[in-house]
Amino acid sequence: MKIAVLGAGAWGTTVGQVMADAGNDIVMWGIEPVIIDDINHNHRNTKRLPSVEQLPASMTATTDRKQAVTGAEIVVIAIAAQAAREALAAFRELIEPQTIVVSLMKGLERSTGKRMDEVVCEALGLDADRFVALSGPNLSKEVAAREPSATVIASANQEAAMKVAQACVTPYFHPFVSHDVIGLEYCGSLKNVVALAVGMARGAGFGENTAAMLETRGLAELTALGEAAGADPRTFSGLAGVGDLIATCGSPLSRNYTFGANLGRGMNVAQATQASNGVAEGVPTTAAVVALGKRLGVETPLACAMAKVLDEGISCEQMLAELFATGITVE
Ligand SMILES: NC(=O)C1=CN([C@@H]2O[C@H](COP(=O)(O)OP(=O)(O)OC[C@H]3O[C@@H](n4cnc5c(N)ncnc54)[C@H](OP(=O)(O)O)[C@@H]3O)[C@@H](O)[C@H]2O)C=CC1
Ligand SMILES: O=C(CO)COP(=O)(O)O
Repeated sequence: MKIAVLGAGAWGTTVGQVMADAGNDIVMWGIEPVIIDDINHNHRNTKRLPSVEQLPASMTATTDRKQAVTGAEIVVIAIAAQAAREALAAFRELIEPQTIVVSLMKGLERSTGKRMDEVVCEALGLDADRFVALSGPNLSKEVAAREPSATVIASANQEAAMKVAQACVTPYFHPFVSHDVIGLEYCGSLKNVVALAVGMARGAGFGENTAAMLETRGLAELTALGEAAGADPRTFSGLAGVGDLIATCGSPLSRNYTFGANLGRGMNVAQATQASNGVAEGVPTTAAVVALGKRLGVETPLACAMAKVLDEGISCEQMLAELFATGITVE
């Protein structure tokens, strides 16, 4: 079947390759003609996914929105989260009524605090039963190298989730399906904030104990927030929760981890942004998590500490001290 991927970044291109390997015809859409030409003429995305030397022949690309989505049974969205609402508005009248829309994005909209399922459905005028979220421990470079990986595909509509799962199952990429869209969205977005903190601790020279402390306290924080927002707590101990936390907080392939590591090594936010090879979604999402915690009455010490790093430039030691500012509590 024809599948359109909106956003020819590292992850959109990688998922395009997965779905091409699963037997589909992929049309990538992007705004940068240089990237589109590279995919069409060289079967490469040298700018965003340089590690892949040859993309499948069944992947083509266009800057033409209508051409991209016309006749597509599935439209996949892999645009930087803060740009999604505006970018999708131009597709509202173009996506056909039976098309299933899949979000790969892991972030909260900073200006509204909304999840990507909310942003996508609002921007496209989509009913929830046509929306599917895909999230898991999926560092793009490893998936692009066809290393074994698994992911979670969630929708209120299990038929839609199964259709997307079938469209991306390959010998190296294994999808699981779930009902819990809210849980999946919070897992993917909130683990990026934790990865910033773990990266920062690593960059400052701290070892396994500090990383484990941040990961487990981060998991407790994102589970409490997700539960308060209506997610299934089991999602947080699965692939999209603990699984993605392990992958993202443990790898320099993660842009969020690397952004944090650069802060820990002494860069300021502007320098770390300049050095980042792609979007570090945790940066704008941190403020949204702090606001969400206040709204839901859930304490978010880790997100609050990271917000002080990003807004006030506090050091790693100060960030760690902030976590324990309330004194000794029950775990
Ligand atoms: N990389 C990974 O390992 C994974 C990433 N994700 C998530 O997927 C999403 C995309 O990430 P990824 O592809 O890696 O990021 P990249 O930084 O590589 O790409 C971001 C994409 O967003 C596009 N974009 C940005 N602003 C606009 C705009 N105003 N209009 C249209 N397109 C725009 C960029 O276009 P351009 O290239 O022209 O600038 C680019 O295609 C993120 O939410 C990320 O958290 C999820 C799992 C794994
Ligand atoms: O979500 C990811 C891995 O699952 C990728 O993380 P980064 O966006 O930090 O690179």
